[in-house]
Amino acid sequence: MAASTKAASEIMFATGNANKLREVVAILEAGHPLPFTVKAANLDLPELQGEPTEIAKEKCRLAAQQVGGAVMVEDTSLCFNAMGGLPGPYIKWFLQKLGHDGLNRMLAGFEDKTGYAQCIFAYSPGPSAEPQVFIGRTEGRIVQARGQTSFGWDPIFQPDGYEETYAQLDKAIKNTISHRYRALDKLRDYLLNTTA
Ligand SMILES: O=c1[nH]c(=O)c2ncn([C@@H]3O[C@H](COP(=O)(O)OP(=O)(O)OP(=O)(O)O)[C@@H](O)[C@H]3O)c2[nH]1
Ligand SMILES: [Mg+2]
Repeated sequence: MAASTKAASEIMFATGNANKLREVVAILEAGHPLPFTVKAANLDLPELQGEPTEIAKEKCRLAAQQVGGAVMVEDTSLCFNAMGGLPGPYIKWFLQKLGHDGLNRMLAGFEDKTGYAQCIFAYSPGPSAEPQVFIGRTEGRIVQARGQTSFGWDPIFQPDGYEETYAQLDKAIKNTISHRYRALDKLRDYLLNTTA
């Protein structure tokens, strides 16, 4: 078979979030390789308002233009079922303004404390291509904060099937059940199939 012309040898992962980068590197190192070298690009990209897939795609288009080559980005949502999926992609600002306790209080008037963490990776081979999106979701519930506070809302998200919050779980466990792991797994399959 002729060598693929689609394959880039390197993908830039564009994010301004060091914790995301650490998890992506750990997931890839734990036997989950991509057929590319992944390099970090510390870009703080503007984010559209709207549907999570559109936010991720637009972020990816902007990143591809800035990087001028193959790029991946991800956008993460924390969604409360009682609130129709909000705060969703706006969780960063809700967390910043309200903190863990405030996020719990948002659900005080609702019986239903369930929710899900969602990660959408968007990948583009270059500035002129339409980004592809890969969605990973982990179901769980919103609880009072427990565990280390080094990463965002990890202390208030307890995944289904576990007694611990994301923040209490060993990183190696989080990285096999997380929204991020599940989305990255789909991106990996796509890249393996399109560049083989
Ligand atoms: O406890 C957490 N566990 C996680 O697994 C996780 N993944 C993302 N986040 C936070 O959720 C918001 C998403 O916003 P977000 O996707 O726009 O990220 P960001 O702006 O920080 O980085 P980026 O957009 O440059 O990649 C930001 O506050 C992130 O810190 C997480 N918090
Ligand atoms: Mg962001």
